[in-house]
Amino acid sequence: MSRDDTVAEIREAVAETAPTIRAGLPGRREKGDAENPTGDRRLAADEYADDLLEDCLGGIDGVGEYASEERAAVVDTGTGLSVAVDPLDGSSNLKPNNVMGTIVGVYDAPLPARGRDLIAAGYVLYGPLTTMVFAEGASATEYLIEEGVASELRTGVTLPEDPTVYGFGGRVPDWPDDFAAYAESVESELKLRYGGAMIGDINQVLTYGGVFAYPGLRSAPEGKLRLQFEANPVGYVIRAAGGRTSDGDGSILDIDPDGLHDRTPTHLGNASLIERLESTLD
Ligand SMILES: O=P(O)(O)OC[C@H]1O[C@](O)(COP(=O)(O)O)[C@@H](O)[C@@H]1O
Ligand SMILES: [Mg+2]
Ligand SMILES: [Mg+2]
Repeated sequence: MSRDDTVAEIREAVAETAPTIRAGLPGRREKGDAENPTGDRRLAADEYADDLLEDCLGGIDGVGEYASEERAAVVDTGTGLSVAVDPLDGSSNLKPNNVMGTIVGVYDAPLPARGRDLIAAGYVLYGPLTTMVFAEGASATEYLIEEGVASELRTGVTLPEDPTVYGFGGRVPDWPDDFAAYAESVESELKLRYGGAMIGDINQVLTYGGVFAYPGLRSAPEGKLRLQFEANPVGYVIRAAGGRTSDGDGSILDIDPDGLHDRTPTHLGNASLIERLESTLD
């Protein structure tokens, strides 16, 4: 099977699985005792979505590796592309019934890999509607998912030129002074939209233009978000939509990973706002 055919199968499989993930959420809203590899207490829903995605993505012929935020090691699934997944992004939003997502990165390299090795990436947003944004190369498309079938809503998705929203994670007293100074400059121009699920927040940035960040913190210099499963794939989508990514110094997509569950300071959005971030940070 060609690489493009495998990517198309992955995209279709993610769309097909999304309603099953969504339908399985009631009754799986409580935290269990087990922790995932980065120390978050896992919900039954995290495990449920991970198992479903391992079955459907790992089962595709051209997929050779499956990895997820929820499991310590890479699963060998044959020969071919590597798929890295955040099965449920923002799962702490399940209890208060707020938006969540599923993130998928398709790397043409063994995991852990650089963002530059991604050949496709996308996410599902479980909002009032179930939508998916999927990027391949330099082009991003938004789909509506109904009954497991994706229909195109918008092709050539690009960040609006005149940005209006921002959302920054972490407690304000835990922000380093240079990031706090950046936040102050952004706050005076843009409206705050922060919902506690990266995918919900990033989809607002993609729709209205702006900047999303989970910065390095005083207490956690690498921040919270995971490079393989969150920052790289979502950064790839933002890049395809004409935006930029930064870990504070340079593009997130250029980071050489040390481990599968590495974290990175994450800043994503309109190029002008990311350029300003890099010139404000020490
Ligand atoms: O609760 P906080 O500190 O605002 O963190 C929110 C961030 O954590 C995350 O929920 C982490 O995702 P998971 O639910 O996959 O662990 C991001 O989606 C979001 O940006
Ligand atoms: Mg997440
Ligand atoms: Mg998750």
